[in-house]
Amino acid sequence: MRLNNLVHVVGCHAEGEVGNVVVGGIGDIPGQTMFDKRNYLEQHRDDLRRRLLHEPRGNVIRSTNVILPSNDPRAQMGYVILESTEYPAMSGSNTICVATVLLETGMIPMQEPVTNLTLESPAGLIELECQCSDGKVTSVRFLNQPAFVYELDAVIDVPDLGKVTVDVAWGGMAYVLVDAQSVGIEIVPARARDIAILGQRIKLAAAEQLQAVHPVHPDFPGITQTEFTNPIRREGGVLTARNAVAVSPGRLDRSPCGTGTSARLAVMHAKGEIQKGERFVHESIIGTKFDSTIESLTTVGGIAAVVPSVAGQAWITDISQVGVDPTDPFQTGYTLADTWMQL
Ligand SMILES: O=C(O)[C@H]1NCC[C@@H]1O
Repeated sequence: MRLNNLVHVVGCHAEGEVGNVVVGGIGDIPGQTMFDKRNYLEQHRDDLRRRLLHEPRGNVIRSTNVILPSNDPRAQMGYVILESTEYPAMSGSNTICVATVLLETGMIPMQEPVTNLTLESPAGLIELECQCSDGKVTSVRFLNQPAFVYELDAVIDVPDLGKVTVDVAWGGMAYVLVDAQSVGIEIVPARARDIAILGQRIKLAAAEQLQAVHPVHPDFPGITQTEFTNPIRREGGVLTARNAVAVSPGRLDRSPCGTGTSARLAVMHAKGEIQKGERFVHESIIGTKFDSTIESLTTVGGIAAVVPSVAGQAWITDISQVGVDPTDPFQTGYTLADTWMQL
């Protein structure tokens, strides 16, 4: 056996969404902040992302996080998020996986019943409250960077669909939010493929027709996610709703989506549908849940924003070492349009 570029990976999922965690084998990545390191990986080491996420070592239904030491004395650790087609500034399900792996593998000591962490994501510092019992992390609540609205009730033209009314919001990634019923979508597992395809089409139209430039970090990516929303209902008095997020290049988030939940909280607050401190339970297409709230109100570059917290649970699935045989023709993998959608 000959394996180069060996990295050590802890497999993990948060509420069904795979967010593997690279815990060793990378060495240092240049950059002062995690956003600098993200940029370095994107510009100079994208081979790593492709090797881990593309076939035959990966697949489209996963993200991978690289754990790196942070230069910020307030953070115990940092991480860069690698997704199928991008390096997002932030990700909820991935953050929950990272915290769970750091604590359950002992990279950071676990304190029961609660371990408080500060991690540096590419979007900035993220504070986390992890409930822990018998060596297991039973819940991770993260305080996201502020979420805010770019557009409310904007109308876009989607080829072969016509005019669609959408909202656009930032929750750590930029979202176009669409009422699922308004485009004939029922958020049920049997429709997952249709939802993913329509999600891609709406996302491409929105990214072309609407501006979504972060007011403080114009280098953060623009619209890359479509969130289909179901109406908000009250369950046991708690605001609750189902959603489905189409992640690029065109597949559904299995979790309720942490950045999508944050974006939705910003939209709900702007529309007067939720107040600061109220709970909001967000459900995924497979029925898993994130518990969220608006912790405080703020502004980002002069725009009204909410500071969301989102909680969920992750489970480790496997531990592996991934490398590449020097004679392997697929050193950095490949993609095929049967699962890696190309519209
Ligand atoms: O929870 C989230 O924010 C995400 N899940 C996969 C895609 C998004 O990054």
